[in-house]
Amino acid sequence: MTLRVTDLSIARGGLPVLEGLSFALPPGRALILRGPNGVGKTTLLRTLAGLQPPLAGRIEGADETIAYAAHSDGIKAVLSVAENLAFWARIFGTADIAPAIAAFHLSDLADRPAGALSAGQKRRLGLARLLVTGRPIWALDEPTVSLDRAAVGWFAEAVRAHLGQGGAALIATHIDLGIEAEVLELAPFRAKLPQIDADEAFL
Ligand SMILES: Nc1ncnc2c1ncn2[C@@H]1O[C@H](COP(=O)(O)OP(=O)(O)OP(=O)(O)O)[C@@H](O)[C@H]1O
Repeated sequence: MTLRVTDLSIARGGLPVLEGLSFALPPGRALILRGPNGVGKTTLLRTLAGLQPPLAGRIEGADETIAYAAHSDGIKAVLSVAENLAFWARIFGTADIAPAIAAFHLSDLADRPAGALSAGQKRRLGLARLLVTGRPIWALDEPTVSLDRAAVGWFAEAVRAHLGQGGAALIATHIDLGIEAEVLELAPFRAKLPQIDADEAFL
């Protein structure tokens, strides 16, 4: 299913952030979100993931299709790596956690409590979670933060495999992942702040 966004306007903290944004993300494709700090990449991903409503516009193809990986990975600290993945597999109704463990080289860490992982290891677990969701559209916010070079490669490989199986990915990142993808520059869609009349400003 194609994710289709039409004339979308979104806000954060009560202030408009982006407006007039339209794009389509068909199966098998990746879209890289670019733009300066604060432009609204996270806000857009949160909106598509259903965590906040848009101000205006239409989002189609996002109902129960999106797996969102944010800065905080929602990892349960007292559960082991394998137990975390099994937990999410149950939530999403999928069965096999082995491909997720293999893709992010987590087998040596499988029995370790997630709370005792390093930042990069936690991030690998958070990304492995994507595989057990079984959801077709991955919405990823700075997915490579804390990853070493090898892990960035494993991540890029997992995205390529996902696209090859008809999945899609929307990725906010400042680095070049070496994935064939279109780039959506968000700066031109920055919301214009309401103009204050010069006379009013001094009243
Ligand atoms: N929790 C919050 N409450 C209020 N405003 C926020 C909050 N988080 C972000 N903002 C504001 O919303 C706007 C968009 O932020 P957002 O996090 O979406 O940007 P971003 O493009 O993801 O930035 P970055 O590249 O730094 O991650 C910014 O002006 C930011 O200051």
